[in-house]
Amino acid sequence: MSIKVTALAKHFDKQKAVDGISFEAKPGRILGFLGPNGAGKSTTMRMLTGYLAPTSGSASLCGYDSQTQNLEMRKIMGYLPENTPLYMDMYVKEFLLFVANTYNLKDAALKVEETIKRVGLTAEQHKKIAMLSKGYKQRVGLAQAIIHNPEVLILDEPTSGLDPNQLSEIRDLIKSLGKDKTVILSTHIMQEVEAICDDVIIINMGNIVANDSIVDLKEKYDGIGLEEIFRKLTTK
Ligand SMILES: Nc1ncnc2c1ncn2[C@@H]1O[C@H](COP(=O)(O)OP(=O)(O)OP(=O)(O)O)[C@@H](O)[C@H]1O
Repeated sequence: MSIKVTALAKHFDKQKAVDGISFEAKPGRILGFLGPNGAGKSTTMRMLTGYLAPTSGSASLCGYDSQTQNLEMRKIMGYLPENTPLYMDMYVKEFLLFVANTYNLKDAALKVEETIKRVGLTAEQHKKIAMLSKGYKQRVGLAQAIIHNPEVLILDEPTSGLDPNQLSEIRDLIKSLGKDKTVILSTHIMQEVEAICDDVIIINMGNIVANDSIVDLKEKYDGIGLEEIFRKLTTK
């Protein structure tokens, strides 16, 4: 398994943001991570990537523990956080070269060029990041997540703020990345899950309430739409 999560929990004082969840994800499949606002999605992703220490439990990516083997793990993982931290004063190309160099990539300049093309930033590559529209900033975030060709991609709301054209391009990109990588992405857009995900996990108040392939989940609920299933499982 390239993502393995075991009894993972995060408590903020008395609040159980993530309440002991376990799940796995396989290469070549895209896993949609869904849940209402405040359900614990970003907190889970931050623990998966080692940016937040769990209260208990563990997470590993390709066998590397997110806490004890974090440096090794970061080499095989790409992460797009919810609010992508970008260096606004840097130029797109300069920033991506900086990221490529932090991974010690061979042919860094070439990797930057290829990645710029792949995420559709060619026309914007000479601009300062601060000057980019929200959608293009999001593309820079995706570019920094994939530049080192990671085996596992963790994307926190990768398409938020994109217009319909950009949405479709970025979904196609994620779909193609998912062919040989393990991808987990959080989103609030059900059509997105139906369009690009193979599997789905629904989390509610820190607990997993569904973990299935989309096909099987729909079958279990007599073919009703994902949105309705989501509402059934996350409202009382
Ligand atoms: N650093 C923190 N300190 C205290 N509480 C926190 C902290 N980070 C998250 N929480 C709380 O944990 C819960 C889960 O938050 P999280 O951001 O993981 O939800 P989410 O599912 O990603 O929500 P959204 O869909 O709105 O992005 C929320 O109630 C949030 O207020």
